[in-house]
Amino acid sequence: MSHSLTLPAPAKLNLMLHITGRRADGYHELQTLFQLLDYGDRLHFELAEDRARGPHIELADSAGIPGPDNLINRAAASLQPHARLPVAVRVRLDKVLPVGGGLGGGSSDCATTLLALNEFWHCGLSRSDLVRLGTTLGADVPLFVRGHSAWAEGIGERLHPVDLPARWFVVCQPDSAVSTRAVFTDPGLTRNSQITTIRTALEGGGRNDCEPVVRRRYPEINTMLDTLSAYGPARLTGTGACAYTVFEQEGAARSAAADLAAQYRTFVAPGINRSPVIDLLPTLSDLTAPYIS
Ligand SMILES: C[C@](O)(CO)[C@H](O)COP(=O)(O)OP(=O)(O)OC[C@H]1O[C@@H](n2ccc(N)nc2=O)[C@H](O)[C@@H]1O
Ligand SMILES: Nc1ncnc2c1ncn2[C@@H]1O[C@H](COP(=O)(O)OP(=O)(O)OP(=O)(O)O)[C@@H](O)[C@H]1O
Repeated sequence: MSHSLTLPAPAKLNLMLHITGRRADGYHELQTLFQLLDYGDRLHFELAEDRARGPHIELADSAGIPGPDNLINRAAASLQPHARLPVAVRVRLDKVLPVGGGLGGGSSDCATTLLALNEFWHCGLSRSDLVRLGTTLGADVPLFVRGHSAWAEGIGERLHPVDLPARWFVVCQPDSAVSTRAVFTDPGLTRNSQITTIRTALEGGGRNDCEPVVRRRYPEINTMLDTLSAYGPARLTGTGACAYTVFEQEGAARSAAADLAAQYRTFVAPGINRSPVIDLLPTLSDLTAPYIS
């Protein structure tokens, strides 16, 4: 039996994002439609018995994100008190998603780690327990722990799963990086959008309220959005920096991506409703069988 395996950490797009208020702690209330993509990071997990040191992880490749800040280490630290099987886990991150791209990469890495370690360490936490832990680590972690495309309210933690039509997305990444905090603290940000409905959002209504601020602060992203618009309706995801356009057919998406790749780092991915990591969870506890005495 192999004691290692690879799990996906998929990306998300925000198909619309309205900001409807601001909480006392400074976080913003929003309404957003999350689309999962069949594209993302990969986390390699390797198990080793190390009863002396107790349950812990060793993050071999942190993609330039310092150890203690890395959401993979933070996920492990939050699960350690619940661990019942003292297995050491070596983790290697194959970072595909741009950091700070608005694709939720850090949150997705965090969620995949929570889901995997809950099995490896026999923590026995329910999905709702993991969502609660995840909420304290990042705004998009609950989405990836639930693992389904969703309508979200609150700061992104009140989730309602939705089934979105099968479509293809072309995503472009500019050279600029966007600071999520800077966008949310910009005085010009719309913070009082009218409450909309899930139905309107599913019918394609809505916009990304962060877009005017990002267009003004980052001229390169303004130009990128205009360039993408030549292929279809273009939109920023999250607070950026990435933007995307959508196609019904794979061929049309690939042909647009071939053009855009001359100017921007570009990828094509189908939308998915269910995260691939969820279907792999039942197989994880098999991996720990050799360590149970
Ligand atoms: C805007 C979204 O991309 C929508 O998917 C996400 O909610 C942002 O998620 P994220 O990058 O994981 O953000 P976090 O690391 O949780 O927050 C970064 C900073 O953005 C601001 N922030 C974030 C989310 C939110 N709903 N309101 C906020 O005001 C806060 O200043 C926070 O300190
Ligand atoms: N494993 C990780 N991968 C990416 N970022 C991480 C990770 N661990 C910690 N971070 C930190 O999280 C922050 C956000 O990274 P991430 O790539 O998730 O942003 P994002 O794609 O803009 O996400 P969102 O759409 O949720 O705003 C960065 O400041 C980064 O330093």
